[in-house]
Amino acid sequence: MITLQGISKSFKVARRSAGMRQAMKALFVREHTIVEALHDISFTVNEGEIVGYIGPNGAGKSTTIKVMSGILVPDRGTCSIMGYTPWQERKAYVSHIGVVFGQRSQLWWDVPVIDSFELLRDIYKIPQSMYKSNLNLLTETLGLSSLLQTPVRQLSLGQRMRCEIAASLLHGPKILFLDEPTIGLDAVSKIAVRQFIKTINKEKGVTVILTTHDMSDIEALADRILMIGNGTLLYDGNLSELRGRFGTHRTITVDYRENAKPLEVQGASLLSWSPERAVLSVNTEQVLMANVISRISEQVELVDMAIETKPVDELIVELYKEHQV
Ligand SMILES: Nc1ncnc2c1ncn2[C@@H]1O[C@H](COP(=O)(O)OP(=O)(O)OP(=O)(O)O)[C@@H](O)[C@H]1O
Repeated sequence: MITLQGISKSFKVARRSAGMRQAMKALFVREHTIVEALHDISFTVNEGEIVGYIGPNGAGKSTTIKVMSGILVPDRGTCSIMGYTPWQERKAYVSHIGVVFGQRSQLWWDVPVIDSFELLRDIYKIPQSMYKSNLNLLTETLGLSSLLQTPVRQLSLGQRMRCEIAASLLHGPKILFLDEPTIGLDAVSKIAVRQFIKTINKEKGVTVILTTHDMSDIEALADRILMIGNGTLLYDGNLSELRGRFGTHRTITVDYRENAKPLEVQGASLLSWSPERAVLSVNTEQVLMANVISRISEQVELVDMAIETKPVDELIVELYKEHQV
């Protein structure tokens, strides 16, 4: 459905040193540097996938989304999405895609949300029956009924984001590009947005490309992760592969009836100890968890036990470290 082959994009950025003299000089001589935002990016995405596009700040995520949505023309490479080259056949192409930039609005600020929706209906030439049924579905699933008559500037961030997502889906696109859709949202709104993304993917078969810095978005949604750093694609795989590579450690917290002797468990290292609680680290590649637990229960009378895996954020940091980004 989506194929990028050797996409590169550079920006020419004006440079000026501080101070009045430099400001005067810049009036006559302009200095520039070239920022290579994307370098030889290639990947494919199949219909129905949810792909998390991650990377540190300035890595090139938004630039890729802009190329895929036809807003930016790359310097080199090809991009074919549903048979279209996004920047060449923009008018026909945009009826198949929805785009949400979490940091920017596509809604008109001073008018009620429903007026923006109707403008979008006219821009996209959405047939009235399709507009009505999509609007009803989106209003219901995103809880918009009390918001539609409110001017966008009076909405909270979470309310606006739900309206932005609805606006991007009114014309029934097959692909949705989401650039940080949960940025700044509270826990309840984040879960609502994630749930909705899952639903349209499952029920309507919408393919989703999602950029985010929130690794719980990735954990909740993405079947697959693409990681970019310094404009280069560095990883293409899924979360369980990543766990297999970096997530072999477990932390076990054990509560037990008072016991004067520190635990000694072969294959586990003791991170902290008190007469009633111990925290151990276990490398599951080297020792079986079942053996560790049975050795613990031989030594103490267990009251409670919690086993934690490495959080996804830490796995991603390991990946960034491995690639030095
Ligand atoms: N219009 C532009 N003009 C000049 N440089 C740009 C422009 N857009 C992006 N860049 C540069 O290209 C690089 C990639 O930027 P991009 O916005 O794609 O990163 P990102 O991965 O989305 O970052 P973030 O997570 O901070 O949003 C950065 O170095 C940025 O400064």
